[in-house]
Amino acid sequence: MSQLSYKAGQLHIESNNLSALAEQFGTPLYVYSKSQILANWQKFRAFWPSQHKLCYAVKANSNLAILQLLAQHGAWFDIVSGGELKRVLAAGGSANQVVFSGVAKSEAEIRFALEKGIACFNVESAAELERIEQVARALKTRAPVSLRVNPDVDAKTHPYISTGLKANKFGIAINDAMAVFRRAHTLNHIELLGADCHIGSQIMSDAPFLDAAKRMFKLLERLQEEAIELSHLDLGGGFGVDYEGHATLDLENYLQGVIDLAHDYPKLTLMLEPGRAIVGDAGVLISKVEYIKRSDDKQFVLVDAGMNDLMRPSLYQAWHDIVPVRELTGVADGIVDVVGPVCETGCFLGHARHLNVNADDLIAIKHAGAYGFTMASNYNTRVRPAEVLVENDRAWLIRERETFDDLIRGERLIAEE
Ligand SMILES: Cc1ncc(COP(=O)(O)O)c(C=O)c1O
Ligand SMILES: N[C@@H](CCCC[NH3+])C(=O)O
Repeated sequence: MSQLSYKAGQLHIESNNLSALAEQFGTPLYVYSKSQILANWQKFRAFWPSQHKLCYAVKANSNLAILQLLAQHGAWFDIVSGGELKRVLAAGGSANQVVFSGVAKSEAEIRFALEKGIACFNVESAAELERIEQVARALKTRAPVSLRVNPDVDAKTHPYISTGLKANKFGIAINDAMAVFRRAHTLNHIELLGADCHIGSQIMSDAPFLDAAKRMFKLLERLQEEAIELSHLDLGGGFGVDYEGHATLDLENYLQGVIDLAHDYPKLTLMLEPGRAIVGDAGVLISKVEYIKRSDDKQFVLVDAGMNDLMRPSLYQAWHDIVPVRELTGVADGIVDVVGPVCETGCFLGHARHLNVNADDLIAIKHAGAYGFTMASNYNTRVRPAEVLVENDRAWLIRERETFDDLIRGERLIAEE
């Protein structure tokens, strides 16, 4: 992230000293750069003509202040639950700029979204289409829908975050799609607006994206032959972030490729659903070293952030760069495992790292802005971290650290008989 740099031997984010933020707000602490989020947003906007929509994928980072910031910059939103819709509304966004994805939408979520005036449901199965028709009929309205097609394309990413293969649970298999589009076209309470796909996350090459896009345009052609006209095509998110510092996705090439494919559809609105690419490199997780443990052939750096705070290393063996907050002079000699306090062998932040730190030092885990806090849990009865947004030398606390009372809220002791 270009907003992270050492000044006078101390790591800063924008003009904020991370040691000072840790002192003020405690650790573990998520810190996000407002300028970096906006720069990432503008990068998409620059390559994406203004008639086309950008729907920020709320699941990547759903803090209200971040949603508010993006809403103020014209974002639409991609959500996957009624809860995420409530977040968008609480942040000042409007439902008529929200698309609703997700494979198992409940009846209550569909009703809520319709009542709020959702822009579009991204329908993931024939059965869901029927349910939406029923709920819309009961509400005496028509539900705006797009059908999510599973294009059967290998996104070449971690298997847990690949979504566009026919073995994955997402979307309507491309071979079944025509039949479901025909059905949607005939239903009285369905307003068929579009088609969508999303082939996976953390994708580093434009080839699978373009492959999926071509399949979707082929489908549009077939629909047109049957006089089924769509007003939008949503090609999802999945744009990879350069965690390891050696490969970047050629975003411009991909977006230009899509715009070229859409050349014969001047009235078609295109949509994208970027999540990670907007916030991933805008965040760091600051953690304090509690202890160093050395044995014959092993050195552990035991820190106060664990898998409950940042789950990606444990869940996907994801690699995040880890750097000391106090700048080191000289080369780190030892190789260490950076591990957290949770009682799981799989609770680690990085294995086999060159890192010279001592107890009470601070470390920064980079690229933690996406799928960091949103995947955090209270496992081991650990409170979730605070979140801070910075810009230049300003810092706003945008989420307080949880307290023990937050954790036990709603729990009940059994009354004595
Ligand atoms: C339907 C949908 N859209 C958008 C996204 C955002 O993905 P990313 O954060 O990889 O851009 C996801 C998550 O993979 C998703 O499932
Ligand atoms: N949680 C994943 C991304 C999943 C995207 C949701 N479909 C990650 O941290 O990389």
